[in-house]
Amino acid sequence: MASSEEDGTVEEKENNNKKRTKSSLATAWLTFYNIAMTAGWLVLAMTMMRFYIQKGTHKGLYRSIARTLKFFQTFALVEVGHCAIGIVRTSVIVTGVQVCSRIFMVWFITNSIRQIQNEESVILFLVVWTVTEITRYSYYTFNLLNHLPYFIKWARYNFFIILYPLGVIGELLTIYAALPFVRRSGMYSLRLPNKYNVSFDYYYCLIIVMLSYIPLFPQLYFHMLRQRRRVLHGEVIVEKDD
Ligand SMILES: CCCCCCCCCCCCC/C=C/C(=O)SCCNC(=O)CCNC(=O)[C@H](O)C(C)(C)COP(=O)(O)OP(=O)(O)OC[C@H]1O[C@@H](n2cnc3c(N)ncnc32)[C@H](O)[C@@H]1OP(=O)(O)O
Repeated sequence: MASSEEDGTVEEKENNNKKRTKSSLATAWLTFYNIAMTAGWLVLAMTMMRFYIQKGTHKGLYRSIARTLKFFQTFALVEVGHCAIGIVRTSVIVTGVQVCSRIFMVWFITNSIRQIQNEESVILFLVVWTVTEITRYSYYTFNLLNHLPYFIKWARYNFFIILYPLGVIGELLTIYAALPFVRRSGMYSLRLPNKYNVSFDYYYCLIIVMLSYIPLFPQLYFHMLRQRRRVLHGEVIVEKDD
C-alpha cells in the first residue's frame, strides 16, 4: 500500500516535471516566435513608409516588400500547429481560416497577378495587416513576459473593430480587381478535354472565395468580440470545441 502511494507520488512528480519542461519549452519557443514576427512586421512597416516617403506614390510598393511579406505571412502557418498541439488556447479552425485566407491573398492573388499589385486596395489590406500584426505579436510577447502595458492590450482588443472590416474590404476589392485578368488569361484553370478529364475554373473559384467571406467573416469577427469581452471586461466565455 505504502509502496503504491509512493509510486503514485513519483509518477505524479515525473508528470509534473514533464509538464513544466514542456510548458517552459513552449513558452521559450512562443516568445522567440512572437518577437521574430513582431520584428518582421515592423520591418515591413518601415519599408512601406520609407518607400512612400522616397517615391511619393504607392506604385511599386508591393514589389518592394513582396519577399518579406511572403516569408512572414507564410511562416504564420506554424500558428495552426501551435493550436493543434495545444500550446496556445485557440481554435485550430479559427486560426486556420485566418491564416489560410491571408496566404491565399498573398500567393494566389497579389503575387500571381502582377497587373493588380498597384491597386489601392492592396495597399489598404497591407497597411491594415501590418498594424494588426505589430499589435497582435507585441501583445503576445509582452503577455508571455508578464509585462503587458495596458495600451497594447487595449489596442489588441479594440483596433480590430475597425481594422477587420477595412482589411476585408481591401481583400475583396483586390480579388474583384483580379477577376478580369483571371478570366482573360485562364490562369490556374484546367479546361476539357484533358488527360485527367477534370475541369477547374479559377475565375469561378475566386467568386466562391469572395462569397465565402459572407458566412466566415462574421464568425471571426464575433470570435474577436468575445475575446475582447473576456480579456478587457473579464467575462467568462464558454467556447465550443473544434
Ligand atoms: C484556401 C482559401 C480560403 C479562403 C477563405 C476565405 C474566407 C475568409 C473569410 C474571412 C477573412 C478575414 C480576412 C481578414 C483579414 C485581416 O486580418 S484584416 C486585419 C484585422 N484582423 C484582425 O484584427 C484579426 C486578427 N486575427 C487574429 O487575431 C487571429 O487570427 C485570431 C485567430 C482571429 C485570434 O484569435 P485568438 O487567438 O483566439 O485570440 P487571442 O485572444 O489573440 O488568443 C487567445 C489565447 O491564445 C494565446 N495566443 C494565441 N496566439 C499566441 C501566440 N502566438 N503566442 C502566445 N500566445 C498566443 C493568447 O495569448 C490567448 O491566451 P489567453 O489570454 O491565455 O487565453
